Amino acid sequence: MKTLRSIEEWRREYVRLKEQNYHCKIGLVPTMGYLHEGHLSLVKQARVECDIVVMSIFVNPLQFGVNEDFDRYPRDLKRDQALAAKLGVDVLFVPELGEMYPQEPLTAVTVSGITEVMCGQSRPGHFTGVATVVTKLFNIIRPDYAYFGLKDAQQVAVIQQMVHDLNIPVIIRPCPIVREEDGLAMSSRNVYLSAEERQQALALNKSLQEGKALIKQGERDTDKIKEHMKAMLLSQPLIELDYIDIRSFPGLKALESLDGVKGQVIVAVAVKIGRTRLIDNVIIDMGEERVHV
Ligand SMILES: Nc1ncnc2c1ncn2[C@@H]1O[C@H](COP(=O)(O)OP(=O)(O)OP(=O)(O)O)[C@@H](O)[C@H]1O
Ligand SMILES: CC(C)(CO)[C@@H](O)C(=O)[O-]
Ligand code: BAL
Repeated sequence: MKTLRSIEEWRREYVRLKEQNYHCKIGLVPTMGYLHEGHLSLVKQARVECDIVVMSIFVNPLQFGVNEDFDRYPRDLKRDQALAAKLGVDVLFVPELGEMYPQEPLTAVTVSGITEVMCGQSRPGHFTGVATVVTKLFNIIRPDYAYFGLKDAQQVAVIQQMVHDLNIPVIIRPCPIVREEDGLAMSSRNVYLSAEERQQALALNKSLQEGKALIKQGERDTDKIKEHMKAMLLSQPLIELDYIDIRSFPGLKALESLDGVKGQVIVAVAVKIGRTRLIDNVIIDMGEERVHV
């Protein structure tokens, strides 16, 4: 596995790869590092359908609010290199801040509407930061495929919309959420949790399972479903609720009732536990009564 630090090094590698095999398929797995099984599942999916797998590691300041955890976000390049190499990543692209942003950018990519709800409401500017850096990564790496986890389902919706609206020539592959054995969605931020916080964090998935069960039993009033979920979450004293939301997916339209809804619906939660913000969701296919977790 090669670790490349500069855009120029990747450009040379790209030319070399295309000279060897013009038709080689390049897959990109964008991450902020501190890898876990969730990230690795994206690499496994990329390995299946791409000749070359590039993983980027870049903690993007543009997507963090002023009071968020940019400075303390976990970083461990040596550990990430070992994990990525073991899994068969071909190129680890790890640009420094100055490589991605030699000066303050005057250009940003903003997707409207679907970025103004859920995490977009709690983290103003977050999705513009994400869309801008992902556009830069697409322009730098020029992947045929890019892999994103559905733990960040709103991010998937935003990127798919952006790729569609701007005719970006890349195929987006959304990948299922990977969970710990006890149901907690894997996240780099789980390392922030104390043992007690970690235990109470199980309420996220439990509340989503409760919401899903109510829908399967025929409950169609989204306020009632949210009330049940809220009670479960707030039974944990360390949990502070950010939001519980039930919307169409990927359009993220508000739904008061699920009556007559045929497409996919997302049930999403965001909480703070101590200083740590965690998100999780479940996507339910109402048409076929298929449930993706
Ligand atoms: N548990 C998971 N299952 C599947 N994909 C995941 C999981 N966790 C993260 N990913 C995906 O990995 C990619 C990189 O995410 P990122 O590096 O931000 O990791 P993270 O664990 O989500 O970190 P954070 O704690 O910041 O949310 C994203 O597409 C994200 O959705
Ligand atoms: C897609 C991403 C790498 C952009 O910084 C980030 O938002 C993430 O890790 O999900
Ligand atoms: N995985 C989403 C990146 C963020 O929380 O900033």
